[in-house]
Amino acid sequence: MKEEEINRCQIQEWYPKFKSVTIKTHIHELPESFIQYLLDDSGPFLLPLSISNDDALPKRVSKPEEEEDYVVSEGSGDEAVEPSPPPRFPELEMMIKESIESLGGAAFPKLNWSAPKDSAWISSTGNLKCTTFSEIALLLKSSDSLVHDLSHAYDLCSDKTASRPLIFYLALRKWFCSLQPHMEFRCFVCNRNLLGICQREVTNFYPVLLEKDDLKMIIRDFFVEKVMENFVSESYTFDVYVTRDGRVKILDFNPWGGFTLPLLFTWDELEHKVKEEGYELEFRIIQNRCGIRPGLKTAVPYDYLDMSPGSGWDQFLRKADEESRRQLKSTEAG
Ligand SMILES: Nc1ncnc2c1ncn2[C@@H]1O[C@H](COP(=O)(O)OP(=O)(O)OP(=O)(O)O)[C@@H](O)[C@H]1O
Repeated sequence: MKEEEINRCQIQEWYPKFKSVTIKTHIHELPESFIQYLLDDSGPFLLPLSISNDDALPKRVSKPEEEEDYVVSEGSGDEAVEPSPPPRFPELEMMIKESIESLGGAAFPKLNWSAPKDSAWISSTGNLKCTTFSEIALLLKSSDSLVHDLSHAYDLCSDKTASRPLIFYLALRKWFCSLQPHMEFRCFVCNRNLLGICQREVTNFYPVLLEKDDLKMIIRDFFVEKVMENFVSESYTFDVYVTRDGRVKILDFNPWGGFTLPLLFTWDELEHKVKEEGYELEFRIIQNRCGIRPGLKTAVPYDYLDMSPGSGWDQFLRKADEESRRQLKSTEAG
């Protein structure tokens, strides 16, 4: 795999060419200080101080030692160490605020290649819908999958020259509230031929897909008309969404092989397929409940999910139950 193939799959690279057939997106260059903030896990988990909280900031006009009531504490010295203040990115925050407003009030964030899918559980909505800079910072900072973009994107390249791109971007995509997971598909292109299409969400069986015979042709025609001539790589994958009225939207491009998941195919079978004479485009979906695949890593802490006896949840629920009975009794008595 070559660096240029990886680079073409960055959203800031492909978006301008496919603007008319994808979700409206605003792309912002990220300051290096913000990247360093994302990478730094040496101290406590700090969210950036928002510009809307500026009034709450203690205003320090002079160095502490210049202030009249400044006292040097005596002791071990440890207690005098001030915790580092939360970082601030006022210009970036302003840009993001304006972008979100012009995208209709909510956005889906991603970096050059990846979205912070693994941190969705931490948001109040349980998904990647963001309406403020703080929500975006929380998702990006909590994500392990973004470490791939930040430090490992070129790890499998035969011509690797760097561990990361010089510049990172934040793509804010208009929040697509009616997106139905069963209408997302991954398409596999090898030597400019569309070899296979499969369901993108493989942790579910969608009986409705068994009746949609036209999807294969709809996506194939879209590939021929809009993608084949416009995406420069010979081999790659792309994800699409098919709307209720049969329009196709590109969600993402990914490199062929490497870190890209082949979902219902295997890379071996796809590579064999291209060598077969007269191979046919294959459309694969999960045919029944037995075909469901295990979920991908979600990075939800185990404690958050574990409700088994002894996990702490049972004690918590028992206490909550006792407390509500106690309250009920005291209301009845009163
Ligand atoms: N604008 C949007 N609004 C709502 N949901 C979205 C939006 N864009 C993408 N999604 C959902 O988020 C999922 C992940 O998006 P995307 O493919 O851009 O992330 P990614 O990190 O590049 O994923 P992968 O690397 O696995 O392809 C999509 O499959 C889709 O379900």
